[in-house]
Amino acid sequence: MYPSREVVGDVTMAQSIKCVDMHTTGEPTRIVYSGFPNLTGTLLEKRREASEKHDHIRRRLLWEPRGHWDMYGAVLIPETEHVASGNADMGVLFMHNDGFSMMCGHATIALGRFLVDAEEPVFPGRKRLRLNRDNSMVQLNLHVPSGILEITVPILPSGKSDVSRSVSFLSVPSFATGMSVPIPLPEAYRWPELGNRTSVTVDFSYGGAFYCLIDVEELGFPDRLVKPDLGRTSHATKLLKAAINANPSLTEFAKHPDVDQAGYLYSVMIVDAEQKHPTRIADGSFVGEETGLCFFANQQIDRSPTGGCVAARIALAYAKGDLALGQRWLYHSILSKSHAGIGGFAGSVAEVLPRAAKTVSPLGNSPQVRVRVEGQAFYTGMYTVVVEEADVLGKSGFVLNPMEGSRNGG
Ligand SMILES: O=C(O)[C@H]1NCC[C@@H]1O
Repeated sequence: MYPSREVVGDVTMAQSIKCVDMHTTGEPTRIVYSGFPNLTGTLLEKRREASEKHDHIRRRLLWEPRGHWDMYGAVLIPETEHVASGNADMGVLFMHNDGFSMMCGHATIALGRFLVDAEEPVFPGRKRLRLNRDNSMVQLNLHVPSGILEITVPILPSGKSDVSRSVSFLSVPSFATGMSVPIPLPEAYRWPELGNRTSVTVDFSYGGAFYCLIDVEELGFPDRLVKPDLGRTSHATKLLKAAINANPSLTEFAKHPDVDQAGYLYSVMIVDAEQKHPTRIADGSFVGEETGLCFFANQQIDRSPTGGCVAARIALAYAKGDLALGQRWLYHSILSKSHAGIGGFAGSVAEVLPRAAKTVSPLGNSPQVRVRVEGQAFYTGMYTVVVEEADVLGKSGFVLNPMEGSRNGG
């Protein structure tokens, strides 16, 4: 099955990295289950070590010629402090075009299926999987950099994951940090679609990572997200993110009360609350429906409705009083919207946490919620990474795209 030594040339197969590829509403997850260098310390320390010492491997795995600018990956970390204490069954580090992230919902949905299907050497914690025989669902806890996610995976009588039903996860405590916040835009940060305006109004919310949410018309696109111009919306959101990051009075909107490493703006999500679409994701009804276009990391575009941002948007809607405990909203990406609703994520408040004694955000000790996010993921391939010593481009990885020009991974 795997290429022979003769075929791949001077390659040490023993050092090769093994992956399974999946997608969640078109958003890829390259799941690395063996061959990544050993990492030490807590999961957050491992994340730092991966970023400081092994970033070239991230670029090799995700950038061209093996991936592309919008590729996403997850490295399984079977040993973490929460796995050791029994609070989690597996750990993971998430990778995107620009580094290692704190949270990823679409990858969590894919990992739920992958882990239930994986054999014990890949998933040593599988003997602790919790089965609910009444609804044929299995539960496991995943330790991600921003906390612990509780994943529920439907299974078949064979014990394998049931592709016909949605996977769901319970988010880390999620909360809004800013509502209707004016963002001043100095001249260097303005984009053409702003017209004469010198500021925009946005919301901020946390769902394992910090999101800035802006209405599509507020961004300057009156045609909404019907046929979005990806180049122009990317240009606008890049400048908006840069304006926020350059303004010291705005850093408080992306500050976590407990997790320092989460304290940065991960993404700008363009929200179109007007689009209504039929759904094929689930049988239940939805009280609200939105479409979004998510630019995250270095202007990477999420094909999926962005699970972490569903948690952030539900927390925001709950804080605004727009939805009640248990009510489900449906979230589309531009991909699910243009494919008759296939692949939309459902979100609902599963639990309202006791109010923290301390201030959690500029909004005060606003409500923190755990959000249930539902979606479906599919297998697309199995992949063994090999590298030939003589292959300079294949070793480093590179990107070639209209936004970045050509860049070598070094
Ligand atoms: O679903 C999510 O949460 C992720 N998808 C890519 C960007 C986010 O990390």
